[in-house]
Amino acid sequence: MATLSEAYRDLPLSLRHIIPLDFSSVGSLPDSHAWPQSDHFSFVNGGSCTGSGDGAGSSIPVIDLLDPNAMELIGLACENWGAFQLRNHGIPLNLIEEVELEAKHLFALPPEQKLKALRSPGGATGYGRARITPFFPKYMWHEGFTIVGSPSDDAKKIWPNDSVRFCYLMEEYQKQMKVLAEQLTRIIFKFLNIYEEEKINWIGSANNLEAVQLNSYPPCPEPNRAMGLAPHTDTFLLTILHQSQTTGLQIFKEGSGWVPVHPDPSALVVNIGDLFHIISNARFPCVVHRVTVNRTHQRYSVAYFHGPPVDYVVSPFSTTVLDNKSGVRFRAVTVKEYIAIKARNLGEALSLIST
Ligand SMILES: C=C1C[C@]23C[C@@]1(O)CC[C@H]2[C@@]12CCC[C@@](C)(C(=O)O1)[C@H]2[C@@H]3C(=O)O
Ligand SMILES: O=C(O)CCC(=O)C(=O)O
Ligand SMILES: [Fe+2]
Repeated sequence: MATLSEAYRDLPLSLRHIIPLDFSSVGSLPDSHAWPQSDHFSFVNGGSCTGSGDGAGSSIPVIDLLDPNAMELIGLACENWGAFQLRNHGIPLNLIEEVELEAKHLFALPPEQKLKALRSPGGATGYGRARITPFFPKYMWHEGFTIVGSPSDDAKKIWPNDSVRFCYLMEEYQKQMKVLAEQLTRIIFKFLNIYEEEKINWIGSANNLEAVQLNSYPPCPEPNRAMGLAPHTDTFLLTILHQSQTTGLQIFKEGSGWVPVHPDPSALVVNIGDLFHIISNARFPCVVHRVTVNRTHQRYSVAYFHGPPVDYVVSPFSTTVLDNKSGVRFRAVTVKEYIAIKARNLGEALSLIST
């Protein structure tokens, strides 16, 4: 069974696209990080998803997982927004807080210590810039730490004698998030009337694709000219995100523009990734989102990505095709193949597998 790390091995990045800025040593915004004032959005999806407005007055639905109508509410949120905030999700709030604290400790370290765990050019894990970096003309005001399975190898490079707690918490977080992601996947499949055994038997498999991304957005001297995380869609099936109390996440909605996702300490943000967009035959939108930064507060987030095993073949399910008058919208691809297409083409990936 191929792994996520193997999927990225043939797609090496250059070191300048991996090594983050030393944010502690800059007093003003370097030109390398100063974004053009307009057109932030046109860098993705070939500029085809345009829109206006600042999303004032609208916000993604907040859903209680214990609500008797949770399936219907989640399904409708996926259709209308591709995202929602989830309350009563079952993940202990103290675990979330502890994971956020570990992220804060990690990113507060001096650069030379974080760089010991720098992601390698063909690697999937460790410290570095976001993978999407090479697709944009400017660098993002962001640093990340990616975990796939046990973070032990990377954590030991940073804390040779003191990585046990970090590893325990990250592994526990992944375990609990996997259960929630699988529960949400079953709920959404049910909403889409997908019951065929061979289509759903991967749910719960030990080989499912999963990763945790710790994100940090330091305070920025010129926030209006900088970009925390550039507009992108997440690649896998579902992303479950914890955001700290500092605002910044925005979702693009046709007709409304950029809609802020307000931090809610009791909720997790769930968003549809490209693979669910494909499986739903585009009934669920692929959610373009970005992160803005601010002058005074450091933002942290913890994203958990979940999807089928990398060898799994993804295609629009028959029930979703019947619901859609335009027929089958995407050809079948393995998850590994889609990851490679996305890594080479970013926002064009979906149109490259369109029928
Ligand atoms: C599992 C993964 C999804 C991700 C690529 C990665 O291998 C680990 C980091 C993830 C992340 C986080 C920031 C935004 C994003 C687009 C990126 O550049 O790295 C996502 C990737 C993704 O969804 O493709
Ligand atoms: O920091 C955030 O709110 C968003 C992070 C994100 O989009 C990602 O990790 O893919
Ligand atoms: Fe994302």
